[in-house]
Amino acid sequence: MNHPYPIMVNLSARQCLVIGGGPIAERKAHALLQAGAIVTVVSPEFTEGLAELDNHLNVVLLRQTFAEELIKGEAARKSCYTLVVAATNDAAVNAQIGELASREGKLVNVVDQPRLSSFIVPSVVRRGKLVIAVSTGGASPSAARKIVRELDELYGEEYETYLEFLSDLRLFIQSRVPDKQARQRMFKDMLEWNVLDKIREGTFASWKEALYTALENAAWPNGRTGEAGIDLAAWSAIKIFDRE
Ligand SMILES: C[C@@]1(CC(=O)O)c2cc3[nH]c(cc4nc(cc5[nH]c(cc(n2)[C@H]1CCC(=O)O)[C@@](C)(CC(=O)O)[C@@H]5CCC(=O)O)C(CC(=O)O)=C4CCC(=O)O)c(CCC(=O)O)c3CC(=O)O
Ligand SMILES: NC(=O)C1=CN([C@@H]2O[C@H](COP(=O)(O)OP(=O)(O)OC[C@H]3O[C@@H](n4cnc5c(N)ncnc54)[C@H](O)[C@@H]3O)[C@@H](O)[C@H]2O)C=CC1
Repeated sequence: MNHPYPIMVNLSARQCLVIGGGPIAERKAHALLQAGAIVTVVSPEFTEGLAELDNHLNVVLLRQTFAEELIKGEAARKSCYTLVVAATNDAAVNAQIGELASREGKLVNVVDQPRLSSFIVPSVVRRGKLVIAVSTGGASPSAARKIVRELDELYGEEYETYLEFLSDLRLFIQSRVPDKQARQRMFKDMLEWNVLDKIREGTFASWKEALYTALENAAWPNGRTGEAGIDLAAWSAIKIFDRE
């Protein structure tokens, strides 16, 4: 993989197949479940953690060794796996799964042979909507994890609230400001406000309330309050309000 293409995939209610029942399969299965996927795990034996998932609504455990029919043929077409993870400790079986899944047009992760994978899994820090993913392209997964630990220190819990704030205000502006250029200037301006310190200091809630009151009462392009939109002059006044 010379130049991997990073994407965020929506796996909600998607069928995914994990082959193998060891700690690595367990880690991959858990991550897929957290993403909302429906996960089938195939292995003659399972870790305790995987066995505990037997009653999970979105998990199917198949106690068997890998068989081609899981990916290829009529039965496989019905189960329709979006994504396959080859996580057995048998390199030949993992390679076979990698090749077969690729041929069938599935996205496949082969945990012991990155070159046979169509995707690899990065190390991740999450803060609500903020996802920071680090990959070394398989060069050193531990290095990816170390960098993520550093980012974990740098981007604290306050980023969750901060991103929610930015998202809500962006939607508010999108609904009130018809002019695209004006909107984009506002989105850039928002990033200059020192909101993170307000969250850390505990003054965010009252500041946000005052900000929205100012926005609701802002002067409107046609002189009315209401649906018509905020103009840039009104917005500038609100920016001054932020500096006070
Ligand atoms: C290519 C890739 C394929 C993939 O799995 O997608 C892959 C492959 C391999 N990993 C190996 C070893 C280890 N992997 C980890 C940990 C993680 N590995 C993950 C991803 C990836 N691992 C993909 C590339 C990611 C990238 O670099 O961009 C993470 C990020 C995500 C996850 O797995 O969910 C997760 C951190 C989760 C977290 O943040 O906590 C640790 C540390 C630990 O477990 O504590 C070790 C032992 C130390 C070491 O070797 O560094 C081996 C050698 C096996 C051997 O030689 O025995 C191979 C095979 C090979 O290299 O050929
Ligand atoms: N990508 C990653 O992050 C990492 C990958 N690895 C690699 O991952 C592989 C798996 O690691 P672990 O889970 O620790 O191994 P493990 O040895 O604990 O478990 C292997 C599992 O695969 C199952 N299995 C074996 N043959 C099978 C078959 N034909 N069909 C279905 N299931 C089968 C076994 O029953 C067992 O449950 C290792 O080979 C290792 O090289 C190891 C560390 C990290």
